[in-house]
Amino acid sequence: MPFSFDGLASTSISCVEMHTSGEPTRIILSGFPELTGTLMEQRALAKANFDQYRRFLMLEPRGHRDMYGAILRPETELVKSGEADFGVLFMHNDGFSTMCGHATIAIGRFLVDCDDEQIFPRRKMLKYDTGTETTSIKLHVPCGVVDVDVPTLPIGKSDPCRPISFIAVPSFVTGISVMVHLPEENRWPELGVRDSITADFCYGGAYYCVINATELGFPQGLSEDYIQRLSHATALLKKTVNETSELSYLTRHIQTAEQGILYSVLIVDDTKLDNDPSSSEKGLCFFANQQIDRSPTGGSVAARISLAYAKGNLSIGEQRKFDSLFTGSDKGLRGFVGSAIEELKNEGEADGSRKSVCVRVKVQGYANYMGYSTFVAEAADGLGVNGFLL
Ligand SMILES: O=C(O)[C@H]1NCC[C@@H]1O
Repeated sequence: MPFSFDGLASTSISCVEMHTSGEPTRIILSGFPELTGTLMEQRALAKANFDQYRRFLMLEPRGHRDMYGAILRPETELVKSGEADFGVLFMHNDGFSTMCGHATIAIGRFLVDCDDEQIFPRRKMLKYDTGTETTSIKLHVPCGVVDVDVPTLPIGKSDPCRPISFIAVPSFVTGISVMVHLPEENRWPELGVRDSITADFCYGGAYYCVINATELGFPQGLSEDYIQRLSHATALLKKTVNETSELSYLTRHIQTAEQGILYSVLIVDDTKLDNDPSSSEKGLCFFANQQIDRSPTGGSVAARISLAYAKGNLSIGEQRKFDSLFTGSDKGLRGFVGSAIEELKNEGEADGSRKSVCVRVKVQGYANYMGYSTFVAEAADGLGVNGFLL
């Protein structure tokens, strides 16, 4: 260190920086204020009392509009009961999310490599399977428990050359070919004279609207050249769904009836779809406050696999490849692979009205370390512990 922050900094937060298919995860190691209670109580506390720390770590000048972060939670009610090994909270440019696949993949690797008992007290209790040469972690995340399998070398460290996999929480469809009427103030120019669109809705730990680029008004498909226009259209679509009470069933949990919100609009590039099941489905995910996922979005892979299964386009065990606009062999960034591993019995709500196919989905992907960082806030910095968005 060329100099010390001692005496200058009022706050100091240390992180490990990783990326999963190009999507960052800033994993907070130390310095985040104390959070207590159940995982959801810890999340509520972080939201209510420490949101400036999220802005400090996610937004400018230390982050940016598309930064993503994870707060490690070694103690949760499910860790105490033995149902999970570790907990985590996810954060983005607009708050704290329920699920994040790309961060789960990164955190899986990190937890296997972590030899600091203060950060991960139960690390030595993780099970290593000598047959598959993987370490399993039950990760308690806001939407439930996710089973993560991390390829592990005989020396006990993660193997970066093999994919990490996780099994998502039960994933299901809430609507197929739903017509969404768009009030005049929520229409975008590329719609032309249309006043509605048709899209699918599904859940993979968070709620996704899946729409074809052509249907959104972009028959030329996905491109970085007009990302602002894609963002504008998806923001208005998401706003409409979240504000239309008759559509609230699309974001209600089919097993618990808990009301959620639409987290993301995922555009599928239907201009690149072919009938070859070995080629990948290219998509682009806008989530939170129009944040753009560089990865193929792990949660959406779980949701989209449930959609493909419900439509009869995929059988149990069959694999599908997913890329984002930014991944692919030509870009040096690998996409994700998804498969439905099991169909779950689901009777729907008490009156049987929301019976839906429900599956467990396995998602595979790769994550890499990028470095370590320590962020400080100088006592004399007018911004204090905070951040801003341009
Ligand atoms: O992979 C995922 O599921 C996440 N990536 C950013 C948006 C989603 O939360």
